[in-house]
Amino acid sequence: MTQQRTGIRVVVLGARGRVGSQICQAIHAAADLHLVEDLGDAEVAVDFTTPDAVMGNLQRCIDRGVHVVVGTSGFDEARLDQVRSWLADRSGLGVVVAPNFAVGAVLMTEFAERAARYFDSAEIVEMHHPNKLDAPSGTATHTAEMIAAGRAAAGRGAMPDATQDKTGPARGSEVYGVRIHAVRARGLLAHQQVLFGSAGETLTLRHDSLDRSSFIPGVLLAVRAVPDRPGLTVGLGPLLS
Ligand SMILES: NC(=O)C1=CN([C@@H]2O[C@H](COP(=O)(O)OP(=O)(O)OC[C@H]3O[C@@H](n4cnc5c(N)ncnc54)[C@H](OP(=O)(O)O)[C@@H]3O)[C@@H](O)[C@H]2O)C=CC1
Ligand SMILES: O=C(O)C1=N[C@H](C(=O)O)C[C@H](O)C1
Repeated sequence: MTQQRTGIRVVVLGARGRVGSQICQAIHAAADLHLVEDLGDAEVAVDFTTPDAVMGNLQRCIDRGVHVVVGTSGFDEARLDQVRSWLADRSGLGVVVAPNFAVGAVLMTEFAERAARYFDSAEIVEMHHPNKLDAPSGTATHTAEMIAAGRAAAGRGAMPDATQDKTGPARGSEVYGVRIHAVRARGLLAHQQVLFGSAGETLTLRHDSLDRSSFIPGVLLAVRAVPDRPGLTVGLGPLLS
């Protein structure tokens, strides 16, 4: 008689990718998770594909009643609203979309929100491997949103900047009122610096993912949590606390 493995049945979309392949190994090694190859057999899907592919994958998963953990970048408010609307008549179904599953990156973003309240200036430099398809990174975009929230909570207005032509590429792109500069270079993996400044002082927050293993514990945490979290959860923060 063949023995059936028990545990949460998980399919990985993007299983041959840089991150997806490591997630498959981790799921295979976890006693309480069971890696399956077909979406039809899955309770939870993990998506690490591409910004172009992810929305179609999400819709397919939700249609089939499969919970989803999404690491793929390229999410903005319009995309998140679309996911909320797909979930509206699917009570009990959960989706976690996290711009970064590394615990240090989550903390960096939370610290940035706090620091933003106290400094006149804030700029983000994100640095990634040159195979990355999107810029700026999902992490940088989310950090900019958190910085904007911190500044708004403290009643801070526009940042000081005398540059006459702010539309030129040299000042980076403006996201939620915060400048993001994207670096792509061989040898890098995923790194971010957030620079804060006020009269006479600066504060720099820096996070480095030196290996893709940094993302795996966060992904597994979300896989285990998502069946009990109906609706859309954005970011890993709510799961850590
Ligand atoms: N949230 C987080 O913590 C992290 C997020 N990311 C994000 O995850 C995503 C993947 O990154 P990475 O692993 O480096 O990228 P890769 O390019 O290495 O992997 C993407 C994989 O997706 C596959 N794919 C493409 N389209 C589809 C589709 N329609 N259905 C199923 N699979 C598909 C590709 O297959 P094929 O090669 O055959 O085309 C490829 O194997 C990116 O958006 C990245 O920014 C990355 C690291 C951490
Ligand atoms: O493409 C990557 O590699 C990464 N993508 C995510 C992002 O866009 O922020 C997370 C991490 O930076 C690695």
